Amino acid sequence: MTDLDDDVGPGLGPDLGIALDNAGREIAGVERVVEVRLPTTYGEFRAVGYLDHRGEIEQVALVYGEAAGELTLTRVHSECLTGDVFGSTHCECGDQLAAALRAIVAAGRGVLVYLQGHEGRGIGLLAKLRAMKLQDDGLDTVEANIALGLPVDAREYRVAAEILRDLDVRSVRLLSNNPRKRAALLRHGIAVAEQVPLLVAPRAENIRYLRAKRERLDHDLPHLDGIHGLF
Ligand SMILES: Nc1nc2c(ncn2[C@@H]2O[C@H](COP(=O)(O)OP(=O)(O)OP(=O)(O)O)[C@@H](O)[C@H]2O)c(=O)[nH]1
Repeated sequence: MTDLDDDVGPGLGPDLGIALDNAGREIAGVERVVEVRLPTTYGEFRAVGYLDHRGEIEQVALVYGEAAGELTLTRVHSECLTGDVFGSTHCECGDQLAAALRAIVAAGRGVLVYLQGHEGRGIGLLAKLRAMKLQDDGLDTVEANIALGLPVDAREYRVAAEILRDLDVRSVRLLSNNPRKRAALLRHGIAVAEQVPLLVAPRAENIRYLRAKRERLDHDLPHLDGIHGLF
């Protein structure tokens, strides 16, 4: 991985913070609030709901089979309303969410942590929509955030690490193409035994976006090789 901070501007990898109260004590992390059976079209998961006391944000993890233990197949998925819910093909988020849930069910055990607050790589929904508009005008996904005066990637992964620890996940096989996600989880004390590619078929509408992620953000997307002529 190259250091892209100079390349893409400030805000990449802000994932260093430990929240302290006024007395300088570390603020307590996540609290497990509820667990419920969650039948889905992929299989039957357990939804485990958390309250993140630092941000007062509600979070949820989907658990399939036994999460606790070593080498748990794990997806840490950033919220994407347009891709995950509306099925937008601007990005590949929706396809990756489905592929991750299928992979976890096929493996017989695993966890998907769905991170709210990560919308638009952490810049929020409306800013992401503005960034998408700039991409329609020709900027790439990195240039668009910068043009808006926003960080290229404002996500942090502390809460994901705390949820995985609460579930007694001791090491993960991480479903991701993003080397920074792996590094961030390692920084937060999660043993990433393996990074498992989560490659989904590119679409005409997201091939530019995927190329920008590979070229500007170092995502490991080898399946884009050799498809230049197709779109
Ligand atoms: N700022 C911005 N965010 C986007 C855009 N398209 C999708 N996103 C957001 O990008 C986030 C997903 O990040 P990605 O960089 O696609 O993938 P990743 O999670 O880092 O890496 P993987 O683990 O390989 O999926 C989600 O929060 C989406 O809402 C866009 O055009 N601009």
